[in-house]
Amino acid sequence: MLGSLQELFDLPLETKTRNVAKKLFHGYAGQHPHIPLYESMGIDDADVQEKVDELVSSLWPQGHPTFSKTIQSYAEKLSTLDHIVRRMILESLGVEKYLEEHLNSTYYFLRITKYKGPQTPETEVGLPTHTDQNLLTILYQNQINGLEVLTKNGEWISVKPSPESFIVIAGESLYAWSNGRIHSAKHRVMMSGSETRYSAGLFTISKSGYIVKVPDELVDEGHPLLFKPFDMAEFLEFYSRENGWEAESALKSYCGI
Ligand SMILES: O=C(O)CCC(=O)C(=O)O
Ligand SMILES: [Fe+2]
Repeated sequence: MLGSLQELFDLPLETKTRNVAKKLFHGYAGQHPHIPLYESMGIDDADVQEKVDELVSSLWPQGHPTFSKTIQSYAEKLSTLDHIVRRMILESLGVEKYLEEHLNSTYYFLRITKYKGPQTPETEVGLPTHTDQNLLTILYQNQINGLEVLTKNGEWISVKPSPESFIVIAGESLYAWSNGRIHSAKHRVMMSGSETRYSAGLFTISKSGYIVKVPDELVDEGHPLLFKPFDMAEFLEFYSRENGWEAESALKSYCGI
């Protein structure tokens, strides 16, 4: 997987920019003056072979079956992990009766990112502070660290994962669905030195048309309803259109009570 990521970013810029997507932030992103170290590519439905093949044939017109298969099987394997994590979350909240609906209402978006080293001993921003807007994100990376997560106590901690581990981050939509019980942590990427960091994030997103609604069991006197039901696809459009990353909570502005 890590070899495939490097191979993808080693393509010429004009080839990579063929990765255009209908949704903002889902295609090629890079060469941005504010985040010069950052470059990313995205694949919607990365666990579906035909969807991956479609993108791959636009990048390599002669095809690249090993690359295609690596990406698809990575996403498919991690979707199993996503299911396990969501089962654990729903069971811990006592709402496992919603598990099937939860699992069946989502799709997977894979974003792969390359961060150049700034070539300086001081750290520089690779990706600015943000929360993820979707339900759940599972991250994997090469041996170069850089991810930092803000704890509830306001302390930034550096994440140093082993090659065998994955990082699971809850998004704002899961915070909303759990009526505030699952914290959506702020995070960022800080880079130093000269080595290149590669990461792959599998984003679990609700399908367009599906209405995300807090289970009745999670609303009571001690936990008043925080968000109105919402369509995540429409919210994500709002987030892109209204520069949602500048708001303290775009989801609150969109459908907070
Ligand atoms: O590269 C990473 O480790 C984090 C990426 C990330 O936070 C994102 O794409 O939302
Ligand atoms: Fe993120």
